[in-house]
Amino acid sequence: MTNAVVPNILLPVVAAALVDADGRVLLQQRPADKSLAGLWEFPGGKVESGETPEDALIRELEEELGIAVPHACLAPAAFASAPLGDRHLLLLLYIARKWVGVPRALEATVLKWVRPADMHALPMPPADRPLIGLLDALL
Ligand SMILES: Nc1nc2c([nH]c(=O)n2[C@@H]2O[C@H](COP(=O)(O)OP(=O)(O)OP(=O)(O)O)[C@@H](O)[C@H]2O)c(=O)[nH]1
Repeated sequence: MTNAVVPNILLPVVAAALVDADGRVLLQQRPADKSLAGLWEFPGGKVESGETPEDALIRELEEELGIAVPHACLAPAAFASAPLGDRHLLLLLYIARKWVGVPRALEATVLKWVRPADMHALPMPPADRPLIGLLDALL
């Protein structure tokens, strides 16, 4: 057996289903200048080197929405695994029901509160499709 260096093809991404009192989930629309432009996604982003998934998600939610989510309010919920370009996306989805502040679209085009059952009709990244039913069952 050789010790060849295996390229890291896994792309770890964290995302949040922020759930309001009516059981709706916050989605954001990806801007025109990004990959998968115009698609509706869960707020979140890539886990940077040296970060835990939870630290990365707390940072992304602050950058993208201007809200503070306490670590204890992030509940692991589901994951998705799908090819993404020359890498392989591993998307970790957390549920949060409590946060501080009012979410604003600081990076996305627009925000929208959506029931899981209504997400089937929205254009979302292919990796997110299996998460819709899982979310519907969990909420
Ligand atoms: N935040 C988020 N990212 C998702 C979702 N589904 C999905 O495939 N992704 C992918 O996961 C990656 C997240 O990266 P990012 O949000 O930090 O970075 P980015 O938009 O600048 O990505 P880019 O470099 O592809 O343009 C993107 O490639 C994005 O397309 C989702 O529901 N939420």
